[in-house]
Amino acid sequence: MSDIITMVAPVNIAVIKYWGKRNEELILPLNDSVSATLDTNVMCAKTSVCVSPNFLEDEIWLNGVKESFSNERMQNCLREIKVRATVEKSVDDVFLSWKIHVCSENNFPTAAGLASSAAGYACLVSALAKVYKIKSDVSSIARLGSGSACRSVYGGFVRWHSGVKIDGSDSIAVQIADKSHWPEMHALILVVGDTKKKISSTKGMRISTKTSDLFQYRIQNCVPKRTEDICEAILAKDFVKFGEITMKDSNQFHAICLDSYPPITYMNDISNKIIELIHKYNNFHGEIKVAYTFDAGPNACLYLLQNEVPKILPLIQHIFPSSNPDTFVTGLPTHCEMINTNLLELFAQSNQKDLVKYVIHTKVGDGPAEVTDGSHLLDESGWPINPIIT
Ligand SMILES: Nc1ncnc2c1ncn2[C@@H]1O[C@H](COP(=O)(O)OP(=O)(O)OP(=O)(O)O)[C@@H](O)[C@H]1O
Ligand SMILES: C[C@@](O)(CCOP(=O)(O)OP(=O)(O)O)CC(=O)O
Repeated sequence: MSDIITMVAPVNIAVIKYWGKRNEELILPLNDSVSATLDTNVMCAKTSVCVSPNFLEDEIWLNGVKESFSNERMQNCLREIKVRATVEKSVDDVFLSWKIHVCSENNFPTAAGLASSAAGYACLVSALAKVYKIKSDVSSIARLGSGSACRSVYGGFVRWHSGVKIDGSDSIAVQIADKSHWPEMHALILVVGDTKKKISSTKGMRISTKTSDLFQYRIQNCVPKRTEDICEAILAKDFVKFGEITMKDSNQFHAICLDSYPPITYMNDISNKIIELIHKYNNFHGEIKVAYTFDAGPNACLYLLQNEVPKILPLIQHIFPSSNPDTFVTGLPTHCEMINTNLLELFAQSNQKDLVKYVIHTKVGDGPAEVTDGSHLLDESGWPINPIIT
């Protein structure tokens, strides 16, 4: 049996959204996208992998429950890892013929618009790469699991180049800057709903690509310049420019969802209230202090600099009161400052509690890393330590 390899991998939240594919099977996007990778100490997927001549079939347990390995995307990742191992001659043929056991857990809700697929596939592929001793870039293999997963293979700020080649070999993620470049960049994830979304990203982007007139306009006229501009803003640590592009791109992505036929709505009334809050907050300060972005769900990701966190958090808590104020904010430690009374006057408190269920406070972090404290999810024989029998 091989050694058990355990890795953790981060989620990433895009500031230039990936939406639309030029090739569905290879998961090749129609536009470049840009994201920040978030700290694995707060949110992560953790995956243990091992291979053994004793295993009868490839098996995977996700959050304790046995899932099918016949899932096409999982199969594609494993196949490409083995192709790469063959090309790199990193392991011998006998090793390649052994079956694999994978056990993975997310420490946050799965399939709820919190980028679990990105962290999950980045983790799976990074762990497989370690087991099969692959040295080259594996972002293009993570991409085969879920497009956005290729960006979670790197830490800091990452650009996924759509590429132009038919075989997708140039559709890879590249780091723009590592986490130490802009350590003040924090994120607050406002969890509005943590149940499974009605229309998956895969399906949603298929509908938009086919039916939205705005979609082509976005790809041709907006994304190329925005991508260059936001990369410059990141390198120059220009938060105002970063924030403006982030918010405009999120708004355009959701406009395209609405322009799709039938229309797709991922955001809800609470999401719109959050947008209103951020614009009022920024107007009050006379410049962009906080930027929102929404993926394929109602949850907001707010990007902001660290010193802004204690200022905006009490306002969020005031507008969206919680029935569990002590556990409302999770993740990185934080404190709250007094809210400026002139600012407070601009906002009405919601009379319904728990519209925002909880907030995850996190920051930009590193890419996947090996877990070396022995806390594997598979036992010495390669079976899950805590399986859930259904
Ligand atoms: N830790 C993991 N290991 C392997 N696969 C995972 C893992 N976590 C999630 N996945 C896969 O990703 C799927 C969820 O992807 P989905 O796109 O529906 O949700 P999401 O990633 O949370 O949302 P979004 O992509 O909109 O942010 C799961 O059903 C599973 O197949
Ligand atoms: C809105 C998004 O989060 C869409 C993510 O789409 P996925 O990567 O989940 O889609 P597939 O490639 O079909 O698996 C924007 C983004 O992360 O860039």
